[in-house]
Amino acid sequence: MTALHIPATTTPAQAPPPGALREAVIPGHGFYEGRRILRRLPEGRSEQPYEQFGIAPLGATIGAEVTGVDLSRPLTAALREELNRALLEWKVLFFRQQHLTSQAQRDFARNWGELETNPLLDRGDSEDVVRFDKSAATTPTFENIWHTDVTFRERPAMGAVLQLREVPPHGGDTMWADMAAAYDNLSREVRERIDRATAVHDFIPGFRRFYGPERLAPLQQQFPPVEHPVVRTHPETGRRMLFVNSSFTTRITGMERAESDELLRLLCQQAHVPEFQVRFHWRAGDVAFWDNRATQHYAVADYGDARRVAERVAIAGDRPY
Ligand SMILES: O=C(O)CCC(=O)C(=O)O
Ligand SMILES: [Fe+2]
Repeated sequence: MTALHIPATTTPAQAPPPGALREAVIPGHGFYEGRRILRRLPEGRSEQPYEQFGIAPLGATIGAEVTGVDLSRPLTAALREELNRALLEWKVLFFRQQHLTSQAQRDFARNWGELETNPLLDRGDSEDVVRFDKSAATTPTFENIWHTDVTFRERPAMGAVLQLREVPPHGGDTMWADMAAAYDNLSREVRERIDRATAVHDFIPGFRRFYGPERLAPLQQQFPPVEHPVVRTHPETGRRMLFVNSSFTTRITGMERAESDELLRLLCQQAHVPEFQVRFHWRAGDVAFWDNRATQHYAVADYGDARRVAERVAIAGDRPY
């Protein structure tokens, strides 16, 4: 395995390549005081009560808790912009105690684009709200696997909004890993091998654990294996991100099977590095909003037979490049 070079401080956002959206460049912050609030929107730019508004980072490069925002109320353009900036910088945002209705959860997510419709409806799902209910024995739960959502699609989700409706008495955390940090810390030799490579993504290996062939067969026509770059460029920040995951990435294009397997193992292991991760302990009514272009996540299955109910909406994304 390659030696890791963990930076002591947050890596500043790189300048975007020509053609990237300029207004989306992340301005440096660097003025958070401890765990609470430091950034206030200018007076009069929103109806939300901004005295409480703040962004409290939870890790070096990934994860921040946003305070003082009521997601059930419509976002003003200024607040949407502020939250987008925070999302680009911290990759997953947490909002405590929101208790959103499904409709409010959809409405919040729609500030970032169309919602994805779910191709595999389970009991309790609506067309665009996926319900993960650990208590229902027939409902598969996507746990224990590091993944980026739906990379078997030509256009994987841009992001997702997840709310916990019911939490187990202990455990049930979710973890996210920063794929920009993971890329930055690869050796130059590995980066040279993957910088222009593409890889095949396929839903079968990831979903085979949860669904029988009778459910999967009809989807094979809708979602044939698709190729994505192994390293994608974030469309808003211009940063390079590692874009393979152990759930759906099956092969690096044009490589011998053994070489591809070995390289994919090394690349997928980057999500396991604690320095690239944040771990969130839920209370019922908490919401997470992640940038699916820049992260992987993992739901920790450490709560036995206890009930855990989560609902997710996903926002349609672009074709990775
Ligand atoms: O239940 C969780 O914590 C995460 C489940 C998941 O993978 C998702 O919502 O995409
Ligand atoms: Fe997921």
